[in-house]
Amino acid sequence: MKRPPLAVTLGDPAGIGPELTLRAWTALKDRRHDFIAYADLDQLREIADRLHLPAPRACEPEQAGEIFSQALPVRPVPLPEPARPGHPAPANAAAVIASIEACVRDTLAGRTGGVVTNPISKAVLYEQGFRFPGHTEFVAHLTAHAAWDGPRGPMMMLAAPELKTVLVTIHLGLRGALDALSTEAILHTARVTLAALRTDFGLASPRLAIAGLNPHAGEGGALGREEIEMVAPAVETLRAEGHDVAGPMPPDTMFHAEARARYDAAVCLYHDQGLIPVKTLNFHGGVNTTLGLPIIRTSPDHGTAFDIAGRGLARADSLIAAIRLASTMAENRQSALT
Ligand SMILES: NC(=O)C1=CN([C@@H]2O[C@H](COP(=O)(O)OP(=O)(O)OC[C@H]3O[C@@H](n4cnc5c(N)ncnc54)[C@H](O)[C@@H]3O)[C@@H](O)[C@H]2O)C=CC1
Ligand SMILES: NCC(=O)COP(=O)(O)O
Repeated sequence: MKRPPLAVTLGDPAGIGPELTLRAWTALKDRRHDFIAYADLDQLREIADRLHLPAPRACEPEQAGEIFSQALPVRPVPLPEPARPGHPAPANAAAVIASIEACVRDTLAGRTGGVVTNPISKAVLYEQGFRFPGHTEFVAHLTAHAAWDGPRGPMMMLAAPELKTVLVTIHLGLRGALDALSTEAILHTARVTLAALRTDFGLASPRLAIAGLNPHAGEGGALGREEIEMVAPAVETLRAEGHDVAGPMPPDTMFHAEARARYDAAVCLYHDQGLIPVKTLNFHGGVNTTLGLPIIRTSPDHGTAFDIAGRGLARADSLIAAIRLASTMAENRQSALT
C-alpha cells in the first residue's frame, strides 16, 4: 500500500529551509520519498525559478504522490511579509508556527505520514511570545491527546550513521540541566529510547550506553558523586528489567569508534554532551528526531544558517537524511504495530 507523503514545514522563511526544501525535492523526486511542503508558494516559485527548477504546485496531500516526480507539491502557507534571506521578520512568526501546526494536524489525521521540520529561529519566535523551547516540546504538546501505547516522550535523539545520542535534559541552560537530572529522568529517557529503537529503528535487542556527568565518570566519587548516586542506580534498574545497558560511561572516552561499536544509542545527560559528538562526526548527515510521540518527527541537525541563506551555499544533505529517516521510521513503526 502507498504511504501518504511526509509533511515538510516552512521553518524560518529567512533561513536556508526554503532553498533546502527545493534541493531535497531535486534529490528525491525519482526515489519515492514523497513529501509536500507547507510553505509560501510565491517564495518557493521564486527560488525554483532561480535554480531552473519546475514551478512548485499547490495541492492537497492526497494529490502530492501524483505530481511529486514533476514538481514540488505545496500546501500554501502565505507569508504576511516577503521573506528576505538572512533577515528574519517578526511578522512571519505566526506563519512559521501555523505551518508546524498544519503538518502535525494532517499527520494525526493520516493525510501525511510524518513531519519533517525545517529549522526555526527560536529567538525570533520567543520574542513573538512562542512559549515552547523548540519543535520537540511544541510537537509533543500538539500530539499530547493523541492515542499512543508506547512510553511517551518527548526525547531528542540526534542520529547519524556513526552514532545515535538521546538527551535526558534538552533545552536548558547548563545549571538548570544539572538541577533537572535525576535517576527517574535517566530511567524514563532510557525506556523511551529502548522502545523507539525497537519500534522505529527495527532493532530486536537494542544496546544502550549511559554517560556519566563528571570527568572520568566521577573517579570513584573523588570528582563528583552523581555517577554513584544517580546514574548507577538507573543502570542497575534497567539491567534488572533485562535490558542491555552499560554505564556510567566516562563521557570523554565513550564516543571513539571502538566504543561506539558496543552500543546502539548513547543516553547523554545534557544538550551539548549529546550534540557535540554527532555534529562533529557528521554535521551534514546528522538528523534530529523526537522519540516517544504518536507521530514520526524528524529534522535536519543544523539551524537556520542566516549567514548563508539565499547565497546558494547551503547543503541539503541533512534535510535529505531527515526525510529518508522519517520514511524508514514510519515504515518500521507500521510493521512493528501491525
Ligand atoms: N531544528 C531547529 O529548528 C534548529 C534551529 N536552530 C536555530 O538556528 C539558529 C542558528 O543557530 P546556529 O547555532 O547558528 O547554527 P546553524 O546550524 O544555523 O549554523 C552553524 C554554522 O553552520 C553552517 N551551516 C548550517 N547549516 C548548514 C548547511 N545546511 N549547509 C552548509 N552550512 C551550514 C552555518 O552557515 C553556520 O556557519 C538559532 O536560532 C537556533 O535556535 C538550531 C538548531 C536546530
Ligand atoms: N540544538 C537542537 C535544537 O535546538 C533543535 O530543537 P528542536 O527545534 O528540534 O526542538
